[in-house]
Amino acid sequence: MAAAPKHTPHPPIVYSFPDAGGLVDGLAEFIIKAQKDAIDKRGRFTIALSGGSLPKNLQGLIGKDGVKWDKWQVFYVDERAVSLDDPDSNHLACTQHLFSKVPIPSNHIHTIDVSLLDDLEELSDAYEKELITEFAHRDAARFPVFDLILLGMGPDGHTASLFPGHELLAEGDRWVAYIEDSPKPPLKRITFTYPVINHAARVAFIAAGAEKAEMLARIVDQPELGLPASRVTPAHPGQLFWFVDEAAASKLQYTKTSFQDHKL
Ligand SMILES: O=C1O[C@H](COP(=O)(O)O)[C@@H](O)[C@H](O)[C@H]1O
Repeated sequence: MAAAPKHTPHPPIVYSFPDAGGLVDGLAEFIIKAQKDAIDKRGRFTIALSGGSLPKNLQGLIGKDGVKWDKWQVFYVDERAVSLDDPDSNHLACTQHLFSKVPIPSNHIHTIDVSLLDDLEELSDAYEKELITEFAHRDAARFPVFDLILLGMGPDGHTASLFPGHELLAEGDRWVAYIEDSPKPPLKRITFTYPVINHAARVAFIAAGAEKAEMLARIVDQPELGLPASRVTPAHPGQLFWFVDEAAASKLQYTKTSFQDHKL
């Protein structure tokens, strides 16, 4: 059974931007603020990134003042069981769009152990251990508390590698799980589970483009449908944000908040 959040979640905050460029700039500002809060409190910034359309939306961070790259510890919310230079690798996408262009120490980017690609159980266990090394000796919590997790939303409502109707939606114990029958290629992947995602201090979805409009309305306006992205409900004091452009938000009823007027 999936572990239920201990406290009632805050309602999501939806930031809508006129276009993709505004979204990229707003997202960079938001990440830098989350980074500052985390470094002020604990001297480091733990962030988990998705693949898909997310990496290209991180380009607003390139050359930006105030980014303390040496304080970042980066994990992947999900990763495809492929080599790190495979076109399907989420790490490759993040490297091409961001990490190859900024001074982040390479040992602060936690990739999968590609020597274990033939055994998904070992691959996911090893990634879970990587998380334990980073978090368990510092935080007493049962699950890691990321400062920020960035997610995408697929056209079927999936997020990370948590797909509609899949048994992994009910995983409430493991930090990292594996899937061998992903409905979206490639078949084999590892993924953070809901307890990890829902323990983060901040979780932000990024969704842009008209092709996301219908599913975005279902996820945000009809959480009772229980689609995978709707199950992201960070427990108090965590907060869920959506960064969307007007095209993606065109069918959404939910109240939007102005990013500029809202105090982060
Ligand atoms: O397969 C994946 O898909 C989701 C959503 O991708 P998007 O291209 O529709 O944004 C992504 O968040 C996840 O990391 C990836 O492995």
